[in-house]
Amino acid sequence: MSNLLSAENLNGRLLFAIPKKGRLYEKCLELLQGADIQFKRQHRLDVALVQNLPIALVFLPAADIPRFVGEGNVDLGITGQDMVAEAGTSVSSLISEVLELGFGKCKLQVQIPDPESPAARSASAEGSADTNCIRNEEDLVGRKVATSFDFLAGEYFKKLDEETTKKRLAERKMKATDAPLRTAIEYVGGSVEAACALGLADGIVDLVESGETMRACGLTAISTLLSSQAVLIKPTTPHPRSNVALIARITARIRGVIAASRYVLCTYNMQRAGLERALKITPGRRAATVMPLDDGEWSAVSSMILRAEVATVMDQLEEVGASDILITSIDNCRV
Ligand SMILES: Nc1ncnc2c1ncn2[C@@H]1O[C@H](COP(=O)(O)OP(=O)(O)OP(=O)(O)O)[C@@H](O)[C@H]1O
Ligand SMILES: O=P(O)(O)OC[C@H]1O[C@H](OP(=O)(O)OP(=O)(O)O)[C@H](O)[C@@H]1O
Repeated sequence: MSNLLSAENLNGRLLFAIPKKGRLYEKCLELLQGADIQFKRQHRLDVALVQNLPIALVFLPAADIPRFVGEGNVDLGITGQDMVAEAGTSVSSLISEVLELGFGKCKLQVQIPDPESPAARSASAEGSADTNCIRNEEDLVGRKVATSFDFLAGEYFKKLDEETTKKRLAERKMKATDAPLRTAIEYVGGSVEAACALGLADGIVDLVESGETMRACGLTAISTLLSSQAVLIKPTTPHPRSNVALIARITARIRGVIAASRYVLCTYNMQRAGLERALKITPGRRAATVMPLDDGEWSAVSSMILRAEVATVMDQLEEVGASDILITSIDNCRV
């Protein structure tokens, strides 16, 4: 069977859009593996036929996935919530968010040259730069902002421009005859963080996760437009071609993989007298499993707990007298 993108090959297959590169790509591959979606991606081909399910994976730029899903060209997709928002309401209103995936977490933030950075301080001491004039968002109004998120940044600064114009009119810092303030949004396709240093813009709107890129470029964040993570999305109205049962099956598998990565299994022994207190610490997702031990005095408890809370939960269990506390990773689950 040829793996080429042809209607014949795709016929009857659920089309699932995956980011073709970038920050989300590796995590998506792990997710597909965990959900036992088996495929081989051929060199330079952006479509891969799944070997064990009637699915075709379509590798697309993360930014294009909302439109493909919203317009029903594909049945499911993974992208960032930021990309869905950036696609605008005409697209996002056609999309249902099925599941937050817990990776690709970042914030879209307004950033300016850090007035406290050594470079800015020495420049301002020499009186050679005006970066020290920008300390908050209002200072950016009427200036240039570079971003790859020109829709979201445009909306954000449009509102800020209007508010600032009104404020300055009220404070008589502007005359009624003056043109309303307008911040110029400059679209750049990548390396946005270099824009200020290159003199292209006075501030930027870009994604921040650890903040390393921002700090390395002498920038600081002054406000947040949105918080984002990767999401599984589908068209709000399924395409007539869509295999709704398969969409539900894939969703359940992915939900299981995500839950397995977020939770671990905590087991311990507890004397009956202290059981109530221990179960308050590990209530489980629905309820903990409690099994009496042969000695009539102790019970064995097992319960799913959040991986991020393991240390705290173990401390608390020890404090109430639990013993033999074991933490076991979960490979996969259905919850
Ligand atoms: N630093 C980050 N940490 C976590 N998630 C991020 C980060 N940067 C981006 N993302 C998420 O990944 C998505 C894709 O971003 P990425 O920068 O990888 O895009 P790309 O344009 O497809 O790839 P590239 O930058 O390689 O061209 C973003 O929309 C966002 O949801
Ligand atoms: O806060 P941090 O952890 O440093 O992450 C932020 C960086 O990550 C993203 O870019 P990416 O590295 O994906 O590449 P890009 O600049 O080519 O988009 C984003 O555009 C920032 O540059």
